[in-house]
Amino acid sequence: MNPRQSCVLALLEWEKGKYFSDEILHTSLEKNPMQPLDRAFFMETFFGVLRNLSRLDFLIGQLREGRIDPQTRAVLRLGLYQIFHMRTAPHAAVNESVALGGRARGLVNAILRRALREKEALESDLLAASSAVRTSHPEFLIARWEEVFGPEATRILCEWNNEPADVHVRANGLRVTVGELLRSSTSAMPSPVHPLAIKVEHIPPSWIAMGLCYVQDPSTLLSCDLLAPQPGETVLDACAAPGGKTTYLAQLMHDQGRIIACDLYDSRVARLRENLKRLGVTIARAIRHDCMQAGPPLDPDSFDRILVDAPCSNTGVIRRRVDVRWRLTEEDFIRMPAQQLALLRRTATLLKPGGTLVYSTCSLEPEENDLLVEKVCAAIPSLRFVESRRALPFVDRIDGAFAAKFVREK
Ligand SMILES: C[S@@+](CC[C@H](N)C(=O)[O-])C[C@H]1O[C@@H](n2cnc3c(N)ncnc32)[C@H](O)[C@@H]1O
Repeated sequence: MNPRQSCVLALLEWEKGKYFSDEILHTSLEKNPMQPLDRAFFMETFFGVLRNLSRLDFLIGQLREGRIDPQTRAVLRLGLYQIFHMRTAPHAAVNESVALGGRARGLVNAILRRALREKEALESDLLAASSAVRTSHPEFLIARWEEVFGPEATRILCEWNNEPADVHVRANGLRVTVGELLRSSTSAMPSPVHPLAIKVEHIPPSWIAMGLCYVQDPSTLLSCDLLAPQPGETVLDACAAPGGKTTYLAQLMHDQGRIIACDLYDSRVARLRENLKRLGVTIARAIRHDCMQAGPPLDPDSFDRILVDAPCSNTGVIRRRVDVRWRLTEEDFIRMPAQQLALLRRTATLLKPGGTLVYSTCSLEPEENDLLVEKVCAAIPSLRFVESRRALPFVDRIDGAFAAKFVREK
């Protein structure tokens, strides 16, 4: 199967609404392994189409009135993405799309040829379209961000979400120093944001194979720094998989003490265990456990520090999770805070008196961040709020993140 066929199949699978794009990509590449260049083309087109979905559908709307079946729409989205967003030779973008068009070959051919002829006019139409179309974001997200952050920050945020994400790694201090990693790759640059973060063009395969680094945005380190676990302590990482934060907590503890790292899903706990092993963490025990549930294996009043890196809307990481924007609804900003509060209510009982709990998200939404802190203060009197920290893409030029620190009253 060529990468364009894989892309159309992946887009059709995504349209069913059951899986997120990264899961679909993973499954597709497992079933149909590709050479590096084909793989890069598949990833660029699949994620690129999803990132630009409303721009591409606007163009389809300008070029064709009436219903289009899902298969033809997927082929057109892919063809138009190549014409408007890539440097693919125009004849290749058209011919390869026509080859995928099945019974709608004629229609695909006519629409894409017209798109080539009228490209300049269509680009002007796009410039005059609504910001939801221009920036390819749902209207309701733009409206809520404009209310919270203002129009200019929202404009920068939407642009940021559509840029390919930088690659950052954290040097695994249990195996290597930042300086050693920087000296071992010509493309590696220290990050101005965090002393352990390194920006790379390409990650040397040995860094991964030898467990010298963990691929993560510097924003993900903020909550662990705020928790500041000490060597010898007992720490709970309540929502731990795939382990970016667990492995950093172990690093901060010099791999001395004890970490219990929980996650809800077996498959994710398996990935967590792989990462612990790869990075040489010996103090963490990964278990499948629902941290909403009371009772064993987690004892009350037993942890010095707890990290609750809660499931959230992910609006701070849309640059990386390109399709999240199309899956969110207003209802999520009611459902998720309720779940986050329930997790905190439960995990607060596991903290030793005087112990520290950090709640974190990669969301930008007040309901999941500052407003949730207010709810915690009102609903969980044993927790005293100490401070919060955040990263905002349009200010800090890294992913969005929020972390709030609480101490359990003695
Ligand atoms: C934001 S992700 C965690 C990312 C992780 N901390 C890291 O840095 O790699 C949230 C995780 O919480 C898990 N989760 C959701 N509900 C849970 C629950 N009730 N108990 C334990 N884990 C849960 C999800 O499966 C998901 O892996």
